[in-house]
Amino acid sequence: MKIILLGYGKMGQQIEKFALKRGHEIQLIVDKDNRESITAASLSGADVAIDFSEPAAAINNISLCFEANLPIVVGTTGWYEHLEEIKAVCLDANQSLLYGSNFSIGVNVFFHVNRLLAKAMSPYKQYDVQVEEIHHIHKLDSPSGTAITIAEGILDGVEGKTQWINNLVGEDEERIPKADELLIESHRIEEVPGTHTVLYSSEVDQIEFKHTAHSRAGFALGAVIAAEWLQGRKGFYQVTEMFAF
Ligand SMILES: NC(=O)C1=CN([C@@H]2O[C@H](COP(=O)(O)OP(=O)(O)OC[C@H]3O[C@@H](n4cnc5c(N)ncnc54)[C@H](OP(=O)(O)O)[C@@H]3O)[C@@H](O)[C@H]2O)C=CC1
Ligand SMILES: O=C(O)C1=N[C@H](C(=O)O)C[C@H](O)C1
Repeated sequence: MKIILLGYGKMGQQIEKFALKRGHEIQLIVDKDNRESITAASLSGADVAIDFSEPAAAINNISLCFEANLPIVVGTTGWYEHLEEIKAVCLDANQSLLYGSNFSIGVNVFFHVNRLLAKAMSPYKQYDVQVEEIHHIHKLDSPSGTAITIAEGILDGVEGKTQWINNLVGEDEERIPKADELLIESHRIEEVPGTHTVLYSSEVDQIEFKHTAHSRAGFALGAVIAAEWLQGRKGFYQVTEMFAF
């Protein structure tokens, strides 16, 4: 594949490595400094764009790819309030987009088991449930996209929880969740690549379900595999659709 890399930070650089290892070619690298280099001519002949940029940049990058009829994989998080709008444009214009809050295999298995666990725990009202996420101090969005996906799985499975709220520890004034609210506690610590924990706590015990990323390699490889998977497909996809659970 000929790949357009949108964003060349921590993730973009890792994706380039895995893409080259898997025999692909990088046609163009776009960063904040050369945003204007995305033109019909520079995108022409490419097979796919992979966006790991910034929440504020992702929407415009997606629109530019749609205009160029270029399939796009979006790993950037923090733009999901525009999801339905983008989905409608994608489907109306017969374009191809795959997005995911987390491309690692381990986290996608975690998403699946999280949904099963939520259903299993739902009848046991003596347990309260909470999500914790820890990321590096450079992260722009909170809670993490992964924590939102986990929270959505819990809200679908645990009767009585209707919405999530976030506390960014050390920055937000601490909010005490109401009975129907699911608390996501976000921590920003040093260079942590990404740790997510679901806790079910009762007076007598606690269940902890945890995923720890040791590096960004799993996310980056997953993004390249997602770009391969999107070839020849039209429509609006989530990364979870790549997995046969
Ligand atoms: N889905 C997943 O599996 C994962 C998702 N992510 C998400 O990916 C995103 C990027 O993460 P990360 O690489 O760590 O962040 P970085 O800050 O390291 O990199 C972001 C890059 O995007 C560049 N950029 C900013 N604006 C634009 C633009 N308009 N067009 C193109 N590039 C632009 C920045 O340029 P400059 O340096 O000049 O500011 C920077 O190089 C985040 O939203 C993060 O949450 C991260 C890991 C895994
Ligand atoms: O910004 C990051 O670093 C990460 N972002 C994604 C998220 O918001 O969930 C995925 C991963 O946890 C790393």
